[in-house]
Amino acid sequence: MTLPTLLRAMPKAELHVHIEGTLEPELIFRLAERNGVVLPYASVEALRAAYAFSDLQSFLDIYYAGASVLLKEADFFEMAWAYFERAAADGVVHAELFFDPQTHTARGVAMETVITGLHRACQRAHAELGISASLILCFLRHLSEEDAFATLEAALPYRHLFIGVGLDSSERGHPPEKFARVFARCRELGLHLVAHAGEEGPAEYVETALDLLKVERVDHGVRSLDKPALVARLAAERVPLTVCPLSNVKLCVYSDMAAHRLPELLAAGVCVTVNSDDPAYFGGYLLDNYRAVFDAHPALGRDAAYALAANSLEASFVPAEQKARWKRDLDAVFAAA
Ligand SMILES: Nc1ncnc2[nH]cnc12
Ligand SMILES: [Zn+2]
Repeated sequence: MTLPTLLRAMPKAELHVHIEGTLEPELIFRLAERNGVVLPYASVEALRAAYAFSDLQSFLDIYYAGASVLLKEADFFEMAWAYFERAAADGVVHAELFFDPQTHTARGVAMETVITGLHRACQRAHAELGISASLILCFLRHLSEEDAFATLEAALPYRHLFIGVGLDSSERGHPPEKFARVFARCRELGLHLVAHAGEEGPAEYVETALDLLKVERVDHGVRSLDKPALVARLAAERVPLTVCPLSNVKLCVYSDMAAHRLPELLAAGVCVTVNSDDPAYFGGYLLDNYRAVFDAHPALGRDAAYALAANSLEASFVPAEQKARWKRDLDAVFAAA
């Protein structure tokens, strides 16, 4: 089996994908028309042409504008279902989807509409595609602690429909400690905890996400490389990093894929995983991310492919027995390859 074929065939989990970041321009235009939303772009082509980002904020401005077409439960369902069909084609067996409720509730969309639409797509993905899927509610860090608490309160009637909380949006100037009390409450509620840290922000944000928010995984975390002692800690404590290679290049964290430092993290023994972040905006879904990394780093071979897939299964929030089953499937694929 060639390496590109192996990358597709190996069972993998996707642990860092913002479902609003899977909205393709064609679907944005279709939903805009259906819902009577006026977009500041004349066509699909004009919108796509605007996808040239200089940093995280320049992307977020367009990402939130795109999400404004989502109004009805069916819109959330369609968006997530389209993602699952692509994920299945990429060999994804498990996905943990981030969603940003504040982006929607601020426009008058009910929490119930958002969560039930996404949940129905998760159920159908399991039934028809064999993908297990769960939801992680993200707080927008550019908004206040008070807003995050109100969002948590509004989501509690649907507590059984999401497994954890995360922290995303503009990183610089919004350190993890701003949300320490919200995360402490979520911890009491038994929710899994993750946070974006060390994407654009400093390595110290990774440390405070671990020490103050008590997150179980760090989203991105690539700036940890600025602090060798932190990389050693991540490896020793087996804290997973959900790295998003195409995102990092599109948002100018690295100048190109050859400059991406994922191989160093892997070599240091960190539990690195590969993810797509916002695939409709960054030029590729999960398999595109794997292939881009392996194309740009020819020193990475089958061992690295195995490690990345195994890490993604290990880092997922599923019961140990399920992880063990997928690990056996992974071993079988490599034995036959
Ligand atoms: N890469 C990213 N970083 C922070 N917030 C996000 N929201 C969607 N994608 C994001
Ligand atoms: Zn992200």
